[in-house]
Amino acid sequence: MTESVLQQEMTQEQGYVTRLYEALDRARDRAAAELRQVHGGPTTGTDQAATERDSFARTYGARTQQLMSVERGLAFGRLDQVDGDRFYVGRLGLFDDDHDPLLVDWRAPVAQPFYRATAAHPLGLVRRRHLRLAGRSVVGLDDDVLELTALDEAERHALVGEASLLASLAASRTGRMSEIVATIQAEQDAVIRADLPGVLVVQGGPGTGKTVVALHRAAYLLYTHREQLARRGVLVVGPNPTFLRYIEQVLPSLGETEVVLSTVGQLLPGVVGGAPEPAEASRVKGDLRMVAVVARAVASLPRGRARRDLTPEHLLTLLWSSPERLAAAAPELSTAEREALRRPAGEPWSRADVALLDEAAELIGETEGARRQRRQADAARAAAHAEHLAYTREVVHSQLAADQLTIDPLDVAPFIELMAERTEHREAAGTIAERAAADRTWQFGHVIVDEAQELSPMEWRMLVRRCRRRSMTLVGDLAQSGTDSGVQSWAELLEQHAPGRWRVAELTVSYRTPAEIMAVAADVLAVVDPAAVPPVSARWTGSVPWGRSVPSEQFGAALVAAVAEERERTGDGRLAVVVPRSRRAELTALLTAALPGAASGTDPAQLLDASLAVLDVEQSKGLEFDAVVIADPGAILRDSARGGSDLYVALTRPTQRLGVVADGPLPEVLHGLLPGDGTVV
Ligand SMILES: Nc1ncnc2c1ncn2[C@@H]1O[C@H](COP(=O)(O)OP(=O)(O)OP(=O)(O)O)[C@@H](O)[C@H]1O
Repeated sequence: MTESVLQQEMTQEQGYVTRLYEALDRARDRAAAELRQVHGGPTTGTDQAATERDSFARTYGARTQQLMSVERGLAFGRLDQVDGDRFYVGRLGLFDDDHDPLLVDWRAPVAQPFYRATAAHPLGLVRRRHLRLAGRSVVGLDDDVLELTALDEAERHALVGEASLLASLAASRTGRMSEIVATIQAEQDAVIRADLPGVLVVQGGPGTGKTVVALHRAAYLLYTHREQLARRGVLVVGPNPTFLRYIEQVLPSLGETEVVLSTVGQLLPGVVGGAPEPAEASRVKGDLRMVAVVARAVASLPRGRARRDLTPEHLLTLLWSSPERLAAAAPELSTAEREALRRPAGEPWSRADVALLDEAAELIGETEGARRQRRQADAARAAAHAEHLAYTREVVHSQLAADQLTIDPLDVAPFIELMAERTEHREAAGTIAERAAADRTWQFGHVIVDEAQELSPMEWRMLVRRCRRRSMTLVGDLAQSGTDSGVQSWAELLEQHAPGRWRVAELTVSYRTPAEIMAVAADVLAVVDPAAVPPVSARWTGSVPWGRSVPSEQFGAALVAAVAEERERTGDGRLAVVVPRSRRAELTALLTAALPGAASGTDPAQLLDASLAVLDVEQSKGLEFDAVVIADPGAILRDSARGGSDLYVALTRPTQRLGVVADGPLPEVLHGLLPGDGTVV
């Protein structure tokens, strides 16, 4: 395109985009007026009227929230079809006053060619245009002309929308995941729009977009199968609370609120399972042999009323604190395994306990936590009812005194009861997400599991109980598994839980990890799993990953100096220091004392918002940073039987720069690192 043609096109697109924002403003005004009308409506009336009012208020409230969240980058594409029709694609659908479409929602079938069309398969398009907006102004255009036959084989398979994609990949990280609706790639689009029924496994290396694709799939499914899913909700399970915080804003910005985000440790209402415990204890608790152990422990409970008063928590406390009971219930475990489970009564629950509590709850009924929650809800309801009854009594008596009402004195009490019942404002049922999160037996319409390779066999039992239809999307990477009790093979897992009803899709391009860093990570992957193929990086940065070997006595000082240097280079970006679990306390104390403003600990917001964060590998799962320094890789390798996988995870967190400071010689597997400081060569 010549300069003047480009200018002309930009002016024309600006005219259209201005119309779109005007339509958006009108839609916002309408939704706000409707919400005001609902809130300003009558506050008394029948039960049904009150319930209807609540549900309208929720609907208009959600609509207003959705309309507010699409301000940035409202439209990002234009499709010119062979038949002459033209559509604009954006974050939501908009119509003009004659109900003709002005903007097509990215999830609508007609928008699909925006993500899938290639020169080899133009899907009815002559041209795909990418629009770049800053605020409400058009600042750039990229055209893919799809009718050209002159492209060679390699070009035909090139990434779509490359210019927009690369611009978004090079951007500095904010500490929160962002949506990718404008730059979804063809292999990702196939996953996002895959059919609803059955189990879809999405296997892909680090940075291939598994998480972001899974979240877009949730939004797509709720849009496409709204009837079916809005009533039951979608459950998204992530590896840890920091991760949930990292992704939580993606869904509201996609306009979806019927989604429950949870870690595995939070899946059982009323129980918080997050206390640390030795890896061996988690391994044994996650083993399928525990099904029989829990069943035996339940069978040994006394019959009758006493049995009903024992809760799953009580059962597990007894098992862990009494070697005799455990020996009787778990003859299949070795003495050493039983020893690993021993724990004094009253300790907080670990993540692995939660699946066992759920197993027990399945056999003997709800947990103490759930009972407590129900008792509190019952008490609150009873108090509200008593207050309402007293108020009704006052109203009826004052009307009787003023002769506004005539009733036989014997009928007054029943009349008050009746009036109270009729006028009581029924507690709004709560959103689907709130109701689902509070109910152990809730059946979700669809379940999405991120880092799915980390779940133990007992945890899979707990999860599939929440989705008997087996409509699930599991995203994961077996090579990143940090535990031996996780998934060893997707086929083995799914033949057990969804025989004949599962399929695998692969993501092959890494959008996070630059090629220079992926080359180093690939050496580690070759040791972890010689058969695995590393993902292909979407870009180079020109920055070389560096490694320093430091004698033990100078390690602390050298680490602090290296992190301080990297902090300088990272500027306004975000830097993480990944430390071995076994040295977490020591190195965190060292770094936070030497480097003011360094965040550490378990508070997700603090870790994500800081420009410098110190975390262990487990905490860094699923996250990404502009730059990463890995401290003592040798200890990461030695810390667990899956040390190689842990190192692979740590190496693939940065989007720009990587440095490694070894305590002693650099591990052999990191021979691809260069000395120096990563300056562009
Ligand atoms: N099509 C895309 N357009 C723009 N950015 C993308 C695209 N796909 C992925 N990304 C970005 O790449 C990064 C990695 O994505 P994501 O975290 O989903 O990968 P992952 O496969 O879950 O990685 P890991 O296995 O390491 O957790 C994110 O910043 C994401 O926004």
